[in-house]
Amino acid sequence: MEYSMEVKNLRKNYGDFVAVKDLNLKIRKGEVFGFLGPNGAGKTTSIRMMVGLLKPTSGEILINGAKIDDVERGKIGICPQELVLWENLTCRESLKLMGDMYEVPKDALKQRINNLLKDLFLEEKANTTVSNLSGGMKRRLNLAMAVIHEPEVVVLDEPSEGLDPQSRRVLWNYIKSLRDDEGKTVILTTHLMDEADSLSDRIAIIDHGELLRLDTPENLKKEIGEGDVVEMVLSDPEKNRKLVDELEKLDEIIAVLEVDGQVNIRAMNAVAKLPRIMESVEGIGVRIADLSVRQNTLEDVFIELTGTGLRE
Ligand SMILES: Nc1ncnc2c1ncn2[C@@H]1O[C@H](COP(=O)(O)OP(=O)(O)OP(=O)(O)O)[C@@H](O)[C@H]1O
Repeated sequence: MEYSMEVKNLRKNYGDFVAVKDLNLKIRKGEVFGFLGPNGAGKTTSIRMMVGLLKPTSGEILINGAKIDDVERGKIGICPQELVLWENLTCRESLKLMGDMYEVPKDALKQRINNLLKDLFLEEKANTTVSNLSGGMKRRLNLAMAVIHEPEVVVLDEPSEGLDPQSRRVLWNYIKSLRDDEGKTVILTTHLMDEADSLSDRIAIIDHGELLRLDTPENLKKEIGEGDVVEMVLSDPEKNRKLVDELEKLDEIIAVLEVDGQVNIRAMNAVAKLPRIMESVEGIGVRIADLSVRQNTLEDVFIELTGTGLRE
């Protein structure tokens, strides 16, 4: 197996606070690798170290087997969370300036700029100054600038933050094409479950600076089991615990958890189990204030691992 990046015992301390705890990862060539975790989990700190922008307290990062400090900067393209744009330049001028900075040959640069403007739906805005772009357009331009020099590894920090659904779809398609058509390795951070699920070949779930799981989205979902999730809000949430205890006695229930003031029940074919669940609810003398049934998602994996939902 060829690895684009290897992270060995990576750690970052801020004083007494450990932001990243001994992270070990191997990122494969040509995969989309997602870092999933809530705000403050340590995603940005990790990837800033992985691209050489932040010095680790300890540990080692190898890119194509070479130490990060010895790697030519042009091999990596980073698209940070904050926009880094020149407000007075047009889209085309911004891309040209960035390409010149990376010394992309003139003819190749022209072609590359045209392709990027097309792929990221910025063609119509090619000659518009950055200050007159919408937020979504600025984000797409920010990404185009990060990949102008065709880096082998593309690192995106929360790429969908603040994007409308249309821009998000353009971005997702472009990320997939980076992998499928250009063979790039893409590393991205997100706190959006659907983004991690639909884009990533493998996902690292991190919280409080620690790697909790690393696997394909399919395996992560399988790990906690198949089935549906019934989400239930009781008229008296004080009784949540009692209901959990009652439901845990039932064979037909796979798992039951109290999460953020509601009770989450996982079962195969949950709708058929509802009458039995209702009996337990009535048995402890409460009513159901709200109820919904949905499919198992990555969010359930996260809840199962951390005992809490993703913090916004
Ligand atoms: N320069 C710093 N000094 C002290 N603490 C820091 C510093 N930078 C980050 N931290 C802390 O480290 C932890 C991880 O932050 P980080 O930005 O990596 O999280 P994140 O998972 O990327 O979250 P977000 O999605 O909000 O960007 C947070 O608790 C943060 O407050």
